[in-house]
Amino acid sequence: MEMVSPQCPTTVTVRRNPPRRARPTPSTNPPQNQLGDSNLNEIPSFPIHEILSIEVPQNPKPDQPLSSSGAPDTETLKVYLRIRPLKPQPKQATTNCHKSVWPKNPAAKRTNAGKDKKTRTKRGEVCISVNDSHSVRLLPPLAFQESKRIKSEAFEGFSHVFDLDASQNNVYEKMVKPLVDDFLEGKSGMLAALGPSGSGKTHTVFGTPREPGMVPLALQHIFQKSVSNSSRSFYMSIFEISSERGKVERVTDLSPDGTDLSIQQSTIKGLQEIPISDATQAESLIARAMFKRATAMTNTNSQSSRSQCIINIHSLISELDGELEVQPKNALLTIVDLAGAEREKRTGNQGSRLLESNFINNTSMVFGLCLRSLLEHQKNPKKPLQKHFQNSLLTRYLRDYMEGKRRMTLILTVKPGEEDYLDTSYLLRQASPYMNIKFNTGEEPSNLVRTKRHIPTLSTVQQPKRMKYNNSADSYVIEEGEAVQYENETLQKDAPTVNEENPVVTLPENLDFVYVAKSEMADKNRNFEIMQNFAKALWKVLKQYKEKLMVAERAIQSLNENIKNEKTRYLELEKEFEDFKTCCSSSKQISADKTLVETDTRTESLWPPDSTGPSTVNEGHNEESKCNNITKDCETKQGKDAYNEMKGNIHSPDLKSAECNYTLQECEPSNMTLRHKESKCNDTSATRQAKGPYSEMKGNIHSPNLKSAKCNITREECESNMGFHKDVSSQTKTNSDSHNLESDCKSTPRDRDVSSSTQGSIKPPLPFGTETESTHQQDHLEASINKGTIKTSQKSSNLEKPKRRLLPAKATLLRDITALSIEDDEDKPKGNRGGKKLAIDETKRTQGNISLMRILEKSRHFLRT
Ligand SMILES: Nc1ncnc2c1ncn2[C@@H]1O[C@H](COP(=O)(O)OP(=O)(O)OP(=O)(O)O)[C@@H](O)[C@H]1O
Repeated sequence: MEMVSPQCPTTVTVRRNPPRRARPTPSTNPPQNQLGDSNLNEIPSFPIHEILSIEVPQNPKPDQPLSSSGAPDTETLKVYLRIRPLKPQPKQATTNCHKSVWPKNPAAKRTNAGKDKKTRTKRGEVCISVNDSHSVRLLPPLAFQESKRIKSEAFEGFSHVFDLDASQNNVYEKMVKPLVDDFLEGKSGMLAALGPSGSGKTHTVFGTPREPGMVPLALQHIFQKSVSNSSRSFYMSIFEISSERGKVERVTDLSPDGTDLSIQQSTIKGLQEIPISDATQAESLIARAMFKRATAMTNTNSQSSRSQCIINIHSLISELDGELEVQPKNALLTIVDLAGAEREKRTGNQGSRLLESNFINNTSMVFGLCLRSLLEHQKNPKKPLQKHFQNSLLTRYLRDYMEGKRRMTLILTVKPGEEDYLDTSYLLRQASPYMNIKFNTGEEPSNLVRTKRHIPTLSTVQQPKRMKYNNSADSYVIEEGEAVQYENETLQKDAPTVNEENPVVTLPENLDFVYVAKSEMADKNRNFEIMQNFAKALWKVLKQYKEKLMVAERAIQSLNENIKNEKTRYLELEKEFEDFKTCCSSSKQISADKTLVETDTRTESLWPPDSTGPSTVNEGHNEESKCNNITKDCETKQGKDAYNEMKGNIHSPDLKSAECNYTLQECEPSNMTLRHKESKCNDTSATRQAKGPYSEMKGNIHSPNLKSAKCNITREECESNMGFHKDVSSQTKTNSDSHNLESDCKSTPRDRDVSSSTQGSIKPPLPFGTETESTHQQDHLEASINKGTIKTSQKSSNLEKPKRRLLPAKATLLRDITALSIEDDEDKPKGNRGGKKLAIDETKRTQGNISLMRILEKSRHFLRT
């Protein structure tokens, strides 16, 4: 009977079944504890990006030196500033180029200059002042300040600022000496003098016999330090680049036997390198060269240079020690005296001088453009390095310097006069940013400086091809017989030739093949490094894969072992279950046989008409308690439902456990009694006690991890309880009295519940004591009313069926009766006058209940009498 709940006025929809989520399939998500190693992570994908992200040094150009660490050494360009001393302005410009502008007495000149400086400074006629050794301030003339609103500017960051009073030696010590020292150590460098015409470039570079310039001082320094070094030899070459009528550039060798030269790419053909053995010889050569150099008198300089003059001092190792040891490096020191930029207004040049002036200005501009482009390229590599060097012979020759591949030093010379403000300002604004240019200072390029190696040539048979890698970027050596031979041949071929009769060294005309060999080698080295990095990364990945594979194999092994164990357990459980099933079915068979023999028709009539199924089973001694229990249940609708459900379970064909459950249910009451008697169970609730073993067994049957021992115990318990049940039944039959059991029930409420349950199950001794049936029933009812066991019996019947069911009216009535104490009720004074508060249940009594209880009480007295 189902109870229809009244419809709620406001409909509330409750979703009972939440949306299900798909479970991960076992194959893709194995349990972690099953794995031997929990560190098994997902195997990463092939790290191709990691491999590709390995930085491989760019293919170095053959002439791009690298440091020992593999990265190119860089150094910022050093820019020095020298302020020429003031001198009295010439009264008038002269075209006499032979007129000496030098004062006869230099001391007097300096004195005059100092006086002049002071006086002109007072008058504000100087355009530059020295702030400190690294910065200057440019002071515009008053006319400029007023008309053009030009303010003073500060220029700083110079390597050193040489004041008006700085001597040649001071300049040399601070500026050139470091260069020369590096040169002697094998580092090449260049010093270039820039400045407007008449600012003292030539004076600084060459000087005078009394005030030797940087070149003579450098030569003196070189030979002072190189006397003991017999293996080193020095060569000097000097040439100029001028213009022929302002149109065609011309290269002239300024050596004594020098002629016109031609230039291809960056190489000058036919340039003589004169071996120099001492400073005097070198100075003599320079003097002769200066005599040949084109000069002219202009308004700004009586001996104005009309060409770009280049001096090369070449250091070569003349003797080889013969082994693999690399000899002290050759070096090249280049000093350039540029022709000063001229402004037409000031020089007043005309005709051929004007053409020369254009050429000079153009060369100066290209030189400046090259350096500016290099600076911008270094600041922003996206900006291409413009090939301005192609626009003049000078910059073509100095291409390596213009592209930042070699070290360079600049000396800016300026004039401090007020009238020189524009020239000075232009030069400082143009050239001061050059100090941010960076140059490589590593190994020298191979076109000018060659490192000779004496490596014995081996045939390819003796020396198979192999590559040897060392850490230093420069030490990639292709140990290949042919290659080494080629390199030796190349170096020998490339070596400068010295004619014994005429000690003039002629440089090889074309060094391109050296570039080619170096380029190929660099390509091979880069490829080798790429492959090496790739192999390293690949090896690392394979290693990781191997480790993970081993972990996975271990996990698979452990899983296989677990599967084996589970299979064994399953087989054992199945076997035990079969035994158990056989045992139960045999006991049923015995009971059924007994039932057939001892069937009593009168007993059958006691059963409700619809409970024909289990009636045959209930006849047996072993089934008495169950049958009685079912009989009890059948008296109520609830009991009928439980019985039907049990019946359904018994006849369920697909569940093996159903039979076992049924058997367990059969065993349950006796089992409970046994436990009660042995006082083994500690549960506070009889329901729990009665339900526990059943649920445990039921769960164990369905669990794959069921322990056979438990099942055995349960079976033994069942069997023993069946025996005990027989005893109890017989005891009940003989005594036909439930007081023994009631006494058991008195021990604890829990026990009372259990015993009442048992009592209910023992009630069916009716078939064995039919003559006292009504008496037994009445006594039992009486006992139940007195002890309140009817309620507990009801509970006990509910224990077997935990579902909530609607209790019949009779059961409700009995419960109410049980809850009441009739005797107390009668003894109790009516009302609340006795000062004793009524129980809550008492207040709920209805008049009908009270009447009914009184009737029942009367009937009880009647029965007793
Ligand atoms: N520091 C100095 N001390 C004394 N005299 C100097 C100094 N600098 C330059 N002079 C003198 O100034 C004059 C011009 O010098 P110099 O010829 O060296 O200029 P320049 O820059 O080479 O000119 P140009 O570019 O036209 O050749 C020379 O007579 C030189 O003696």
